[in-house]
Amino acid sequence: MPQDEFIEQRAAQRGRNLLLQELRESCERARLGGFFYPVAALLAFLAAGLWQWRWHALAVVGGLLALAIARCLIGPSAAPDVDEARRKLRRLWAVVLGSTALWGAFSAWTFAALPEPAPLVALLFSGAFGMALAHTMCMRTTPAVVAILCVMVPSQVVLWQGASQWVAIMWGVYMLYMLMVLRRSHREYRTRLELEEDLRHQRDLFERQSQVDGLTGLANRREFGAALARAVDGAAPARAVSLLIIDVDHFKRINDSLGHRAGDACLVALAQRLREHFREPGDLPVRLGGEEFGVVIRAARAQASQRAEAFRKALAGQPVQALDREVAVTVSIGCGQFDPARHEDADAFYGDVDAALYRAKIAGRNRTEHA
Ligand SMILES: Nc1nc2c(ncn2[C@@H]2O[C@H](COP(=O)(O)OP(=O)(O)OP(=O)(O)O)[C@@H](O)[C@H]2O)c(=O)[nH]1
Repeated sequence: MPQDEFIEQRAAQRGRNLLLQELRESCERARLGGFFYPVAALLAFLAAGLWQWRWHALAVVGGLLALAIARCLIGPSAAPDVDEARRKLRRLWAVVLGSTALWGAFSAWTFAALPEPAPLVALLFSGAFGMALAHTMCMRTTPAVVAILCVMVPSQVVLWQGASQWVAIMWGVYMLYMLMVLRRSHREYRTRLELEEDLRHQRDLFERQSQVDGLTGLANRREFGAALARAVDGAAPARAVSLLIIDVDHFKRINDSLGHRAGDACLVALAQRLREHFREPGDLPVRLGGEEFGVVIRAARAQASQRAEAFRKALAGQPVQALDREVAVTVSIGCGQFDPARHEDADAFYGDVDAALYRAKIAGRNRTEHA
């Protein structure tokens, strides 16, 4: 795949990658926080006298525990698509909002029903949960704001209606502060998320640049060297390894007569022809450098030679499109099969096939010679 196409494709994946990363982090953070809710409710009931309130405790703590477990059950799958990721995010936020709504109702109820210090315990936990939401669940602002309001507003109403209006005012200011913290945390979160995605993009680009030829999009010589070494390492008689080295004939003339840009276009068109012709499983067409290409083929020499000749003839019979004109191009090909008895390693094999290519040039070009 040519470089521009790769960059375009990678850019198109950006939104998906950001969403998947957000899903991963949301699941992780929601999972961590979920279990504090039943623990806090249990503490409030303990403060009120657990035995006396055991049935209420069972209902509230049990409900919060079930929601905490539900958070754990929503996890990012290995490679979800965008729609699945959105669905999971929606489900996760619904469960988080369920926990916060249940907690908010419970903390307000403690003022009406439970003796001191249970309401105080619940109130203090409400503040802690609100602040925790502002800091950790800042991936999305709208549901996070609703979650904070769910936790904070019921206590606020109860405080306002009770004797502690000053505490209610303080509570309101505290809530405002949380919303401001949420806004800042959200901005920082998005910046980090995008920065990490940019870094991943750069890493992929560098990795690709180290493996792929920038002009033609074929694998480069470095990748070819590694692939050939791997192939001959495990070469068994049943899985023969053959190599073609393909060199454009008189390419300098094309450059000199049509210009370097047309020469480049010729190489790109030739790479495309190679890609189209050598597409069987195990085929690896590469650009070795300049006007020299190679193809690793997982087949014996007779078959590789046949395919090399088919390619050579097809190319000679149909000019390539270079910018606004058609250019007649021929190639000389060296062809050989790896033979562990003759070739010590991949380099020796390559040298043998290269010598065959040299003979093809000497013999008049536009032909295939065998190692
Ligand atoms: N346009 C273009 N030209 C290149 C590129 N890389 C190498 N070349 C040119 O390829 C030509 C290779 O010339 P030579 O090595 O003499 O080979 P040739 O003219 O193909 O002749 P034979 O191989 O002997 O048939 C030189 O003119 C190089 O400048 C490239 O990326 N783009």
